[in-house]
Amino acid sequence: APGPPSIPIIGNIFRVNLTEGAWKVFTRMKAQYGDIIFFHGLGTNILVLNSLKAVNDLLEKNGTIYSHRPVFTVAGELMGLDQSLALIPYGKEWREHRKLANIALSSVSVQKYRTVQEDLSALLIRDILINPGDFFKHVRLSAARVVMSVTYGFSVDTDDKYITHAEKTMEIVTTATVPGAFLCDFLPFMKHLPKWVPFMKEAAHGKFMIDTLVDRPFEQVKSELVSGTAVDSLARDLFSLGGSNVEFDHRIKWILGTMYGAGGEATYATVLTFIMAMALHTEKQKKAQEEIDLVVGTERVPTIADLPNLPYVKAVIKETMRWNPAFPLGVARRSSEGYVYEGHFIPKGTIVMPNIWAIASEPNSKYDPREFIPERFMDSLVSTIDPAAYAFGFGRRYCPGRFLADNSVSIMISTILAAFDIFPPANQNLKPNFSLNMISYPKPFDCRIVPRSENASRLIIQRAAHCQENSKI
Ligand code: HEM
Repeated sequence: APGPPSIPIIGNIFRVNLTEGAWKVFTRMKAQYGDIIFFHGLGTNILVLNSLKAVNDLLEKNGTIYSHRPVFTVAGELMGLDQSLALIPYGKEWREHRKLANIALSSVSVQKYRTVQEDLSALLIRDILINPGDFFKHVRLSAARVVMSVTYGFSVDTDDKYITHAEKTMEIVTTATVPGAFLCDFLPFMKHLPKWVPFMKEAAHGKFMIDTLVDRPFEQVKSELVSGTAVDSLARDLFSLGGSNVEFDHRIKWILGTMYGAGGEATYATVLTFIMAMALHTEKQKKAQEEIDLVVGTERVPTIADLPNLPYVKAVIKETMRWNPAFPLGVARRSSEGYVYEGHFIPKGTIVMPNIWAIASEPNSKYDPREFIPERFMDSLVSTIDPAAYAFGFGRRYCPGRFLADNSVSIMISTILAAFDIFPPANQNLKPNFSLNMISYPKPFDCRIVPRSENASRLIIQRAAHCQENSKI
């Protein structure tokens, strides 16, 4: 099978130098090994899929075999995350969760959250105006607020205490879900060791944090629903779908908790990537701003309804998701039975990783895949794969939050474009530098974010004041 040469027991997994992001290494290996690359070691088989065709052939067309997730001993079994829609084993319970999530997050259902998304974008630009140096924090908080408001219907004041807790929890979760992050994932018998072993303590702490993340807002929204004070939210929609029994409550509780965990980080990763791209490419930024000025004018900020009339801004958003996709290696799958693909045997239990980075970097005759060029999406002569085909995953487990996420990302980006000029820092070179986690976002960087004009500052303040009059915020 195609893959780097191997040594006994350790196999060939550890031949891969992962300091620059495994997805880049795998993409380079494509020239030598092709669209599918096998790795193995310590009893684990890993298959990397380097093209959209391979991904579609396996994950889409063979969904029955490839819709399972890897077993995460620490994050899943020990911390309890295997109850979440994202990690739950493929089967009956997953199907029940997924059905409810699809209803609550359908393209039609999410339209009712447009106002909340627009209002929170207005608060985001107000916060950036007041304290531009903290843009990182503002974007994170804003993405978290969108998911919190939409999921539970909480107002900003209430949700900040949840958000701080959730951020700490997500840090634990993202480190624990890198396959093999803890030795325990390779050596499952270790989970029976006594609790004083350090990682068991870590796992117990993780479990406590996750339980709190899932339980607290759920209890609050339940009591609001009982007292009749709950506003529009996924929680309200989900409760209206079923009777109240312990099993259904548990399911809803975990679906809601998963939304928060799955939704916030990828959204802010995308918006921060956009800010970095704009600081590096002020000429593209100008072009997008000119389009907004022409279509929306300068007397109001854009709304989600404006987006269909902003083709260049849409191309900037697509290019952001292509240039540095939030999940460069997707979310891994596990095969449930052996399968032969293009003459190669893929054993049962193989961890399958769709290399989204490779798909996004597919070269074509005209545009350098590593350059930020939104125009590639408006070119009728050379076709570029739309990130809609890969950024949100594939087949039966593709991202159920994509419609909500699309609206969040689009409105945050177009509102920022309308309000600010983003420049690189005054006296240093800005170099793109991204985290190597499952969700990839720019490491903290400096840039200058200044209001485009006096008029823009006035508009930002006015628009934010307007949404504070709205009782929801
Ligand atoms: C820009 C933002 C987002 C991106 C790029 C993104 C991307 C992804 C990707 C790549 C997957 C893995 C799919 C697969 O296995 O093929 C996924 C799964 C998932 N996403 Fe998103 N997502 C985003 C926002 C959201 C939001 C806002 C929510 C919820 C409100 C959400 C909820 C989920 C859930 C629950 C799963 C697990 C689905 C399953 O395993 O059946 N995501 N997402």
